[in-house]
Amino acid sequence: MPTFVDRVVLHAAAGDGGHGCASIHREKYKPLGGPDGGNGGRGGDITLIVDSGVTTLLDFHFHPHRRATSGRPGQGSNKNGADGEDLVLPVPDGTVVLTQDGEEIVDLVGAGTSFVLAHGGRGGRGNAALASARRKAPGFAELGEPGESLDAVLELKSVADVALVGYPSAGKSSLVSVLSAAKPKIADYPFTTLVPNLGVARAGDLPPYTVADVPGLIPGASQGRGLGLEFLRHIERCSVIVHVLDCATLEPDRDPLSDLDVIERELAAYSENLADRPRVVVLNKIDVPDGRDLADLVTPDLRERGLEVFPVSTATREGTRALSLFLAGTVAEHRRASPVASATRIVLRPRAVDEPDFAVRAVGDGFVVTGAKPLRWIRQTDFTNDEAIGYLADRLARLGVEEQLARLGAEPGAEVTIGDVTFDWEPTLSGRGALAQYATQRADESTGGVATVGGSGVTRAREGVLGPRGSDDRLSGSVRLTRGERLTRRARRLAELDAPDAADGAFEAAQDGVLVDEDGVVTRADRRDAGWDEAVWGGEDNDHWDDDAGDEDAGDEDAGDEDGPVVVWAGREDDGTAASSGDDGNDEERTGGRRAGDEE
Ligand SMILES: Nc1nc2c(ncn2[C@@H]2O[C@H](COP(=O)(O)OP(=O)(O)OP(=O)(O)O)[C@@H](O)[C@H]2O)c(=O)[nH]1
Ligand SMILES: [Mg+2]
Repeated sequence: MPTFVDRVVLHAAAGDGGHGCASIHREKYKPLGGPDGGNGGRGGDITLIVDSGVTTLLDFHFHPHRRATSGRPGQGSNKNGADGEDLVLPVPDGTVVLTQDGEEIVDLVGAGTSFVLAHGGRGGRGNAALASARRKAPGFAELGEPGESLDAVLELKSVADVALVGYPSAGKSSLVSVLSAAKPKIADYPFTTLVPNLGVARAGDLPPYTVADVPGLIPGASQGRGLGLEFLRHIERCSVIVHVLDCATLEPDRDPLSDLDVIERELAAYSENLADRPRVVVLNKIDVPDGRDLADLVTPDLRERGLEVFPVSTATREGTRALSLFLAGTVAEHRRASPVASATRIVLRPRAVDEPDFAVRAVGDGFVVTGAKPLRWIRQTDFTNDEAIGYLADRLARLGVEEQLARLGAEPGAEVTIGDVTFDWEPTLSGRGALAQYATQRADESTGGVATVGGSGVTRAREGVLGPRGSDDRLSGSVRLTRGERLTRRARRLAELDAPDAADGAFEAAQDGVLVDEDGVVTRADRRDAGWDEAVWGGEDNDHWDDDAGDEDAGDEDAGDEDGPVVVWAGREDDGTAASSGDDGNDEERTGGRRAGDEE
């Protein structure tokens, strides 16, 4: 059974957010008492924290799967779900968190340093929180977001002050046992030490320092011979490297000087960062008669190389006190020179202030929308609920996704992918597309609220004309084109492009005014052709269509929307008239109509 583990793969799954609740308050004589669905709770995070009491990653070796609890769903009567509990995992000082591909995510040094490895999912808002002037009693709630789930590699790079390196059986473990109270295994065969040992040493009045004894190195360790260089990561952070040289080896082709060169070569092969680390040479086993002679012989050579040399015997403890004092002094000096590793505050990948909320790319025949917000909104949407889908469409439009799609030349019916959801784009869904603006304009001018465009009925309505709970009228009438229709449309468009002075990109129309053909297709741009009133439609100060593009999460996203008209498809009518008549913006009328009774 392993007792020391310094590399594990941790499968971390943060808690999911609880779903929001869609509920309507009920009371005697008050059948529709308004929305009272509570919010779902946040899922618990998974946090790593450096704990000085932990020295190995053994725990993760036995329990590699860790999961934080999920948030509870919201409930009626405005009851919010409880948050999931965060899972705090103690790790040893010097733990490095890497991706599966070996890319470093964070280096945890200093007791108390913590890092959120996986974030819990947000809870979904309940319909009480989603209620607005426009949607007074939403028939849907947001879903809780799934918590982050990832596989991370945890690697321990011990934070020892002094690292002992040398051939097997040179006496490294013996030295640790002499310098500190640690009791590593010591024996007369190579590779006695299989995993690093740590000891805390003390000398004189100097502050204690830690000593790491790594498994022995042999020539070719960098090619994987012996135990390889795997354990050398434990010496990466040390302030002094101590070469333990065996002066009493019986192997014919070895002597302290060539041993030193071999080990240095292997260290250099491992990492060039170790080159500038101060070195100390320990000539061990001088209690053996030949050993003392050999030590005396090589000492001048080593001193000439500028190395500090200590002849010692761990058997008789000769020379070990001087060595310990020297090491303690060097470590203390090094600590004075470098800042203390205390709990580090870790900030990862801060988001640039001017980073756009989303991006739209044309990919093949379709479009892909990326960005934190759209992706989150998709995760929060219950696609079995039409009203929730309508809400999503509104959010996307308000963010400007529609406009961007139109600008890139997306045609109705184009495949738009956000996250793992792909749908056919219907610009009119949002009430903010060019078509919708056009139709609204027409409606204002001619029919006082009802616009008819070709074969499709387009109803202009004030915001707030919604169907029964859980449905969205705008989704009921499909304007999806058949393949044949799309081909004809494309052919017509190409023909137009050939003709000079024709459409220079249909959707530039959004700026200059648009013309719409009998199919309800934007064909070319010329405001004057359309005969629109500049004062109403074109002016710089026309913020009539501007919408609150801000974050919705403030909960007041719809508050300022009352002036912004919305145009919706009301289905395809053969006789070319609108399916239903919109009203002219009278809130009283509206609430007195279809949705009477839904509110209050
Ligand atoms: N005579 C004598 N023997 C020693 C001395 N130091 C260590 N030894 C012996 O050398 C052998 C190896 O000692 P270890 O401390 O296990 O050597 P190591 O460098 O840790 O070896 P690995 O763990 O295999 O890399 C043991 O039998 C020790 O008793 C010493 O100063 N004098
Ligand atoms: Mg050993």
